Amino acid sequence: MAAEIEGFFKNDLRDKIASSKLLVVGAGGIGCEILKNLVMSGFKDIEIIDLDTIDVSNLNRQFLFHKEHVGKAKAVVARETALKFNPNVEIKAYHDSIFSTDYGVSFFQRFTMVLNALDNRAARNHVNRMCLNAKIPLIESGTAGYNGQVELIERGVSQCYECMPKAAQKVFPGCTIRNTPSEPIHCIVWAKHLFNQLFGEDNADEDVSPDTADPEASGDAGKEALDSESNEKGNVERTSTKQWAKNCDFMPEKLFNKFFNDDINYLLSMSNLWKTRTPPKPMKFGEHDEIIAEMSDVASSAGVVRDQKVWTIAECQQVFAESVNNLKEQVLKLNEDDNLVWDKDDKDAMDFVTSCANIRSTVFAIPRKSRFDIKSMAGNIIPAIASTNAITAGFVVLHAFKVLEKKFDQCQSVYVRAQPNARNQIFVPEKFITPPNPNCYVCAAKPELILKIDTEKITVKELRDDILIKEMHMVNPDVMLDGKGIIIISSDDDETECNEAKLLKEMHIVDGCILKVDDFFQNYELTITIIHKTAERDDPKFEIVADKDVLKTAESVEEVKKQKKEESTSQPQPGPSNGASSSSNGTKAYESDEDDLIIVEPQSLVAEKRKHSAGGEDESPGCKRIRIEQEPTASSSKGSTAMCSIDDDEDLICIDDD
Ligand SMILES: Nc1ncnc2c1ncn2[C@@H]1O[C@H](COP(=O)(O)OP(=O)(O)OP(=O)(O)O)[C@@H](O)[C@H]1O
Ligand SMILES: [Zn+2]
Repeated sequence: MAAEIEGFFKNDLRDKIASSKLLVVGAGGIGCEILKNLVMSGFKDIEIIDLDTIDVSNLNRQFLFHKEHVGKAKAVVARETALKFNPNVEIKAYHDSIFSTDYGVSFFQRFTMVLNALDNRAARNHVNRMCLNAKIPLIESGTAGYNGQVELIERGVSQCYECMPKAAQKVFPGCTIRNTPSEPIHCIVWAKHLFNQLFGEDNADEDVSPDTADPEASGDAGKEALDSESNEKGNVERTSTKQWAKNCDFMPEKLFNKFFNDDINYLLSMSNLWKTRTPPKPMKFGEHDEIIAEMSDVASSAGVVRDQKVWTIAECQQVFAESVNNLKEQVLKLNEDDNLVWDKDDKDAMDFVTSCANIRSTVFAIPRKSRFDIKSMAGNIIPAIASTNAITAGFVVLHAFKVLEKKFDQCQSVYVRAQPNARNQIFVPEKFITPPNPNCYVCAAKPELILKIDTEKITVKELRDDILIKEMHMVNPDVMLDGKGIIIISSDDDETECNEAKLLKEMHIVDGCILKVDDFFQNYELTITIIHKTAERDDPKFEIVADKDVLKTAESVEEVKKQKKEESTSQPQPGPSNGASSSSNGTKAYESDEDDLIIVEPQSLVAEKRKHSAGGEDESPGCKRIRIEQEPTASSSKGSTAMCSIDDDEDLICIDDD
């Protein structure tokens, strides 16, 4: 072991390594490499946690796992294999989620430091908050293809994981997905939702049927179509798609005709929608001009050609029928209450989504895509590269040494790049540690933010589930209306269950109100000022503004725009400025909890670039995004490259981790 080689480490560091206690969160691509590095460096007391089991697709890069380990707990196997490198280490493995209430602040306080090797924003936010509370250093890391990043998070010394708003994940309004798709991704999201409606867990937010509440269709929704014969067959039981499908024994033809003919006819009857759009063309099962015989191999064969060619409509129909039959078989094997879980690596699930997305695309005159492209868009995929993980894990452990020596000034973030930069660097360090953002709604002394929200449309349940939990990554929040002492949401479910269905307005949460939010588990208190804003169709129903100054800027910009509009009435009003905020109003294109580490370019380089760019845009400190491809391929960046809003600021890069 390195620590045992005389002179390898200074004695002081060697002792600190031997006496420290580390927690590694995540035993995937980076986590396995970190664990191996730690045991080889001389660390003696390590705990590792991972909620997952080993999948065959992990084996090409997670070298602590072998074929015989498939199906076993990652943390447990990682421990066993790491002990073979160095048996003189205490390693404790937990096969569990870090969100479990077993791992509260006192659990974290037992460690000298925590090393994150996660793959999703929710868990990263959570560990960030726990380490801030426990007052222990956290080393955060992530990779995306050839890019990687390592940063230190130390209360009062550096930015925390939430100091800078992450690029908003691209959100698609429910109306677009259900009524008026215009891009392949809209149809892919719809097809994933359809999978869940038919075979997975029922989720009211993922309804695939025409949205009659669409304000743009106002009033004319489908009366005519509802009366028609086809709708009597197709559109009944709109709320229980799964039951309806079970009743017709998942017959592919019936399912097909409901979703691609009857529902489309229903949509056509919402005539307001088609005044400025190309109306969709309903399609019935078996209706196509193509010769089935020529493509029989597509349904049955596997391999590159099948994945990379764009299937004809006849092929899509054939694959649809086959995948429905196979998924039905899978569902029938489950207990009554169990469901299938959509998985990009499940052949039938992926075939189903590819065929459905392409059929819907054709109905709406949108170009079809290959299975390969759809998989990368639906599965949010970027190839994970073993060497990037290894290099990044190496930097994590080098940072850990510096933290042990309390050399925080040497713990600048490090970026692993795909290409050498202008200074011929592949590993690019920041010049300085970026200090905490005094307005951060997590690590500031008194965290607060502004929530612009449609108080007449959002319910208390949506406030809790979609905003506080999903968007702001709390675990079990209590909410009180300040000044009035009214408890709106209690973490003790029963107490406030009766409030859940009420609109915020009905609970007296209106413009100017202040909410006191407290997440006991995360030991996190937040003050939220409510600003009411009426959300029109496709508008976000809420917007989180973490920095009041940004809000002021955004509002003054809008004010100026408004005045300009009044001055010249011919100009259409642009949408609201996004500023340092994130927003959501419906269906996320990609799973919100996955793959969204933002990797920023070193500030120094950005400053340099800005100097060189003639007449640059307004400067906003912190997070920078690059212009990104709208539809990532597997070889470009993972999903959230497509999630990032695309703007003209060339200094911004935003990529995911693996
Ligand atoms: N809440 C959590 N608690 C504990 N471990 C988590 C949590 N969320 C994610 N993880 C783990 O973090 C690890 C991240 O590793 P990695 O990015 O290599 O993902 P993977 O699932 O192994 O690979 P891929 O996503 O590329 O198939 C995973 O093993 C995952 O199970
Ligand atoms: Zn912060």
